[in-house]
Amino acid sequence: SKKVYFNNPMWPGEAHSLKVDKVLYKGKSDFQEVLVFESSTYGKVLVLDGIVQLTEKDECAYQEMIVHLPLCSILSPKTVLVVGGGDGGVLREIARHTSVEQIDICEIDKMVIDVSKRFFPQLAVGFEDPRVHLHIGDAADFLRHAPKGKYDAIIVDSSDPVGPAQELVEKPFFETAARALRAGGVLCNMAESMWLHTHLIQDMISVCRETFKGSVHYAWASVPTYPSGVIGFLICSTEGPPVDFVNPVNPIEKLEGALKHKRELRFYNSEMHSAAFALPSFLKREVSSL
Ligand SMILES: NCCCN[C@H]1CC[C@H](NCCCN)CC1
Repeated sequence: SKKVYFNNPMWPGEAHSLKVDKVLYKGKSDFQEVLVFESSTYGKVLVLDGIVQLTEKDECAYQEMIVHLPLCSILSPKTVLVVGGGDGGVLREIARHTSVEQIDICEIDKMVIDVSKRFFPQLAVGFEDPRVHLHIGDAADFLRHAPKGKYDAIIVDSSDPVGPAQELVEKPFFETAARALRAGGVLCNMAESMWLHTHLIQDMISVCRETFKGSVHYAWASVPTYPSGVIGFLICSTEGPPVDFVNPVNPIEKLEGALKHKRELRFYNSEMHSAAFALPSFLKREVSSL
């Protein structure tokens, strides 16, 4: 019935619909239901447990921003960890950074990787980079065993905190991430919508301010196929010696210049980078310390 579409606890009372031309895949992994369909106006769409994860048309906004906001905030990142990211889009973006030498990725659901390789080759291309080391499993567990201070950057490309990604917004996870980052390292994680989740954003920022002694910044981007049409990012840095200059707001790495990648950037550039940190007044009022 119609009302079933308005019951998602993450955005009660609203629904977003895309015209389906053809269902391409339906499966159920140990963690979630996986659906791929051909939409009539946004290309192919990946859906997990009924929530749109990405569409071919607008995935560039999310994947480019969640990667280049952190990686352009520090000087020549070398070791990067991706939490989640099983569709490969984030790996594709990290590969643009020639300073990066090692990319670890920890994805809990192998079905997401297999489905992306089959239906989204322009995202799964990220897995072909020789610097990528794939781990299938629970990222919190992976991080607990990671050497202290191993990573320059950690990117948490997660689904919403209902289901397998629940623990990725809780304090113990942020603490293990902070321990695995080097001094002056940076974490970037998906931080929901300013229109829908200011309480969740407030909670995440409070936890991050206690856990990351460097800086904590909120940024956002337009993603038309996510509820409310925007998605946020939380960029946190550990305290580093002055030499490891971290500047999330005015990028110190100009990616466009370094761009020798065969596939052009479609969304990110340095103006969009800085603009992403400009916040509406209601958000600054509702979320203290922004
Ligand atoms: N590599 C793409 C992964 C996508 N991450 C998440 C997919 C679900 C999405 N819900 C949007 C909720 C908006 N409030 C957040 C990003």
